[in-house]
Amino acid sequence: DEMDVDTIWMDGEFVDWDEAQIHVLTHGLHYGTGVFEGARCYDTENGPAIFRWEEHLERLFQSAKPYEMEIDFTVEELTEATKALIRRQELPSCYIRPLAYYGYNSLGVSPKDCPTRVAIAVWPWGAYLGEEALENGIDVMVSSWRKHASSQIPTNAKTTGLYVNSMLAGEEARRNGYAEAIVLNKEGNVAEGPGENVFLVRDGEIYTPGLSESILDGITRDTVIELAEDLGYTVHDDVSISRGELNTADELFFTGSAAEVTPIRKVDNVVIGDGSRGPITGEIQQEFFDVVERKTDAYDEWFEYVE
Ligand SMILES: Cc1[nH+]cc(COP(=O)(O)O)c(CN[C@@H](CCC(=O)O)C(=O)O)c1O
Repeated sequence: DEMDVDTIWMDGEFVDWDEAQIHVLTHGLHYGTGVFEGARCYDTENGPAIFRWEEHLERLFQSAKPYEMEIDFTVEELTEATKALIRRQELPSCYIRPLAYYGYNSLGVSPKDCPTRVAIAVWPWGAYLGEEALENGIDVMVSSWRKHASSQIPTNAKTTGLYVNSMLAGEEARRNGYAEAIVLNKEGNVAEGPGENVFLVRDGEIYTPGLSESILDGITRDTVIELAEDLGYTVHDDVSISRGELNTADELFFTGSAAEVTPIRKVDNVVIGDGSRGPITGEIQQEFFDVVERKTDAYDEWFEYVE
């Protein structure tokens, strides 16, 4: 296949890419009843290593809980399967997509007698929003679609069905010539991107919406908070950010396993700062990449070496 990957792990078996099929009456396909993760394996100075794998797997199991979904594999089994999958593909770096979902038995909203199935796929994935986005930043628009409230669907459970909201917001942005959306919550404050958390810099201090703002508790968000504090910055990680604060920000950036640290240079064509990657954004981005490429020995506990 075009992604130069030939194997997927499904329910304990390594399956050829083209045989990795499921029944069309799979519960998760009809009702969005799946939970998933997105993690990166980096080609570090000491060989391929998965970044914060423990936290990603922990979140997968946490995400399954609201749906009473029983994942029948242990953390160790899923870790061994993932490492074996990466070794088989001989990929120095890759994106890792674990997925657990209600499978095929009967339909109806209740998944009562549907099996829980688990799959893990890996593939090469470069800069999520484009290579030059990391350096030059991107233009975003504030979506007309609001984020679902955490009282309506547990926004901290990385649920497949939630991503129709992400798709609606992201496609609206791209249809209008922007690279990505920023999504407000039902209170009209900043929540996050369709697939990213949002950070704001003002007067040398860093802000990011708190977990009660209907956002995903991002692992890269957590990483960036720790790196920024270790760099000596004050980080306010439990605030509400109003829509207007996006325009008066000195700097804005997205974080995510796929997005990594992506500067935002315009919001609805309002220039942020001087319209390029902000200086503090650049410093944090550089530190992030130094850490994930293991150009520093610090934070070694964040790495699960594949070999
Ligand atoms: C809604 C949302 N918010 C925040 C984040 C950042 O979370 P974290 O990766 O733990 O720092 C992600 C990850 N989005 C994943 C899926 C992207 C996709 O296109 O699919 C990702 O970055 O892998 C989200 O989907």
